[in-house]
Amino acid sequence: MPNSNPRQVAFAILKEIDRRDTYTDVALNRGLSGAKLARVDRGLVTELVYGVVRRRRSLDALIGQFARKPIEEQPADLRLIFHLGLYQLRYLDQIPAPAVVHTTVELAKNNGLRGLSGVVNGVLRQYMRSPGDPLKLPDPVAQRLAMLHSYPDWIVEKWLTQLGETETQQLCEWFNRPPTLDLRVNIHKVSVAEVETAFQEAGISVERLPYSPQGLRLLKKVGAVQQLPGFEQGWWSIQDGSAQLVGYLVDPQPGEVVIDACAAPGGKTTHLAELMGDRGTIWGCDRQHSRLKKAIQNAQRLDLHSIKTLVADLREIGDFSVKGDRVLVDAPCSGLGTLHRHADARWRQSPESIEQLSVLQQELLEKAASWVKPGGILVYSTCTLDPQENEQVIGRFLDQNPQWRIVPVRSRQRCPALSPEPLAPLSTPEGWIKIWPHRHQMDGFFMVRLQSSQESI
Ligand SMILES: C[S@@+](CC[C@H](N)C(=O)[O-])C[C@H]1O[C@@H](n2cnc3c(N)ncnc32)[C@H](O)[C@@H]1O
Repeated sequence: MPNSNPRQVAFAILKEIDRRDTYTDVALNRGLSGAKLARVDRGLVTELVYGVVRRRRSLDALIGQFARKPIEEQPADLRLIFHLGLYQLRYLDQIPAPAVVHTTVELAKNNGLRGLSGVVNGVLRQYMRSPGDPLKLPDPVAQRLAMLHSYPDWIVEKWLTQLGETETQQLCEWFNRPPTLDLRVNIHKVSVAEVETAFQEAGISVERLPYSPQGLRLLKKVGAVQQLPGFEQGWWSIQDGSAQLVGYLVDPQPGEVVIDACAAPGGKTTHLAELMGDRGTIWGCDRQHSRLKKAIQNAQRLDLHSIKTLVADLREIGDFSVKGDRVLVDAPCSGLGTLHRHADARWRQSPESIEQLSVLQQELLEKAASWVKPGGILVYSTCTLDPQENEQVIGRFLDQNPQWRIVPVRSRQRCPALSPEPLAPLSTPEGWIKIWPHRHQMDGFFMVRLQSSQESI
């Protein structure tokens, strides 16, 4: 029989994530589809699962402080039950504390831990009775911020080097907030004002994005995006404001040949086609066939016909059949700029995985550079904030390929049908764009435009 107790459903989902190392969003979708829950309870399950995964480090530290046995010696299920109880007490204010204690003790009893239900009761009550913030923090700044906001030390250390303490604290807080949802209006079909009006008529509040002339941000949570006005008609795509900026940096012109070397699922490929008025050719390449199929479906929904696709590992393609006026490498990366969207990403990456990714990124950039027409444009972008995947990849590429240079964003870049020019205020003195979420209220992104020193276009 489908489960109708939200805490039991959340517990089962967390168990699957814990035991099978399932991705959080996959386990959540599966768990919710097998349950029979009211809308409000589905919301609670989502909050509990994402929250517990995200705040694991802080929650473990609290268990370490209040339980008699160290965390490694606790039964795995007991640890999850502590997590659920402590998360509600610490981070949710809509559930009265006695109700949290009662439901968490019941959860222990109903899941084979009746003998330990007194321990659960004791730990939660100790937490409630402690004055001030019970979480004891270490002195060194990186460990302190990492434990308080629940990140691995190495990520916080990287941010501290780039930002200093105050901004690192702001960034840590930002990535623990629920993600925003942005739309990119398909200006090939409809105007931003028309979409804005359709949403307002449906009682859904939106606001314009400051840096993206095609962008609208939804101001409240909505249900299934497919039900929103204009989805079926291809009026818009879901794309964060910062990802939209990549299209403007490529700045494709009608009639050109553009190669999107890491294209799936086509968020930027379709944007390029929109900016070109669907005139010209866009090659969308990716090694993942299933993800590339989504790009084709998206292009069909958006009524874009200038996109061709190629399934291949970039590194194994000899020479591309055509050269591009512009080539985009939206590289696979650690995603450290989108940690708010992926609750488990902070635990899945490591200094070693970043090192491996930077080698791949370098290879992809080198290969894609050979597909650019003389004097053409090459854009490199990632949704990570790690210099090893960004600035250092570009630095090495320029060292090894002295004929290439960075082309800073001009204050008047050509963007047909669009004004004002969105990118100039975001450009750094080095010539690239690095979006810091806590400064710009968008996903973290890095993007840079390069040109070889031949006749420019
Ligand atoms: C950041 S995602 C691209 C997102 C896409 N540009 C968008 O906006 O929707 C990176 C993509 O690179 C692809 N990729 C990774 N390694 C590759 C390789 N060696 N050759 C081709 N594609 C690769 C992945 O399959 C993934 O779809």
